[in-house]
Amino acid sequence: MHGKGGFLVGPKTVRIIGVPLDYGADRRGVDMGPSAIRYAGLHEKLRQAGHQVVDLGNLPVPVPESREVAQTNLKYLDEIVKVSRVLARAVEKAVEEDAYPLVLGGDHSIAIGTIGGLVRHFQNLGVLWFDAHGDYNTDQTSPSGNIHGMPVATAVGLGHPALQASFHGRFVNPAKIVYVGVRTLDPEEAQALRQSGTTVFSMHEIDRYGMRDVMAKAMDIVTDGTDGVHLSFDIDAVDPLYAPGSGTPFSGGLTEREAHLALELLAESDILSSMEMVEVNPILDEHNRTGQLAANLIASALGHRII
Ligand SMILES: NC(=[NH2+])NCCC[C@H](N)C(=O)O
Ligand SMILES: [Mn+2]
Ligand SMILES: [Mn+2]
Repeated sequence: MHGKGGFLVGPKTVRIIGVPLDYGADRRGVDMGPSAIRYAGLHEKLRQAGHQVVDLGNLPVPVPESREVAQTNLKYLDEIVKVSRVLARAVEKAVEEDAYPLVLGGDHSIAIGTIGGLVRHFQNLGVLWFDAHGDYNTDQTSPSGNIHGMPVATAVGLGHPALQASFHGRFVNPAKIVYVGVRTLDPEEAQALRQSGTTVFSMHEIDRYGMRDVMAKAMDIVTDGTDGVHLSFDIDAVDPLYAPGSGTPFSGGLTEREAHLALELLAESDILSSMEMVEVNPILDEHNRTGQLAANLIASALGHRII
C-alpha cells in the first residue's frame, strides 16, 4: 500500500497560502482560520507524511471594520475581487512551478481566487466540493448577499461578471464538479443546481451507499478526462458535533471518521493537485477543536497515517 517511497502520497512541495478573509461570510472570526489550522501542527504533520512544506504566510486582507458595507446583494464585492486576483496569481504561480497549492481560509468566497488561478493552468479541472451547502447562489438568487454562498456558480460562469474576473474567461465544466455532504440549499439555488450538470452526493447518498462507494463514484467523475483535481473542503461539511467552529453550521453532517475516510481514499488514489480548507472560525470554536480537525483532515488528504 505504501508504494511511493514508503509514503502513501507521492512527495510534494506543499505551498501554503493563508487567506484571512471573512468578507464573504459577513461575520468576523473566520479570518483567524489560517492561524488556527497552522497552530494545530499542520507543518509537522505534512512533513511526517513525506512532503516539503513552504509556507508563504497570509495574503494581505484589510479588516472589515475599516470598510463600509455597500447595500447590495454582493456584500464587499470590491474587496473580494481584489483578494481573489492576488490569490489567483499565487495559485497559478504555484502550479506553474510544480508545487501543490494548499490554501487556508478564510470563508468560502476565496475559492473564487483559488479556482480562478487553477483554470488558467489546467485545461479541464475536476473539482470535489465538500460542503453542507451548495454555494451555487448568484446575486440574483442569494437570500443573504454573502459571497461565500456563490463560488461554485461563479466557477461555472454564472452570476456577476466582476466576480469572474480572475477566471480569464475559462470556467469549470459543471460535469466535472462533484459535491459531497450537501444537506441544505436555498429554494432557487436548489432549482439552479438541479439543472447545473454537477453531481450532488447529498447526505442521503452517503447514508445509503456509504462513504466508500460515494468516493469511488466521485473520484471516477473528477478524474475522467481531467488534467487536475482540486479539493475544496468547507469544514461545515462535517457535523457541528465535531466541527463546532464554523459560521453557518447545519446538523446531520459527516462524522469525523466519514470525513477522514473520504480524504484517506483520496490520498490512496493520489489524484489531488491542489486543496483548500475553509470556514474554520476560531471565535465560535471550542479550544481549537475545529482547527485541529481541519489540520488532521488536510494531513489525511496528503497521506498522513498513524502507521
Ligand atoms: N460557504 C458557506 N458556508 N456558505 C453558506 C451559504 C449559506 C446560504 N446558502 C447563503 O447563500 O447565504
Ligand atoms: Mn458551507
Ligand atoms: Mn461553502
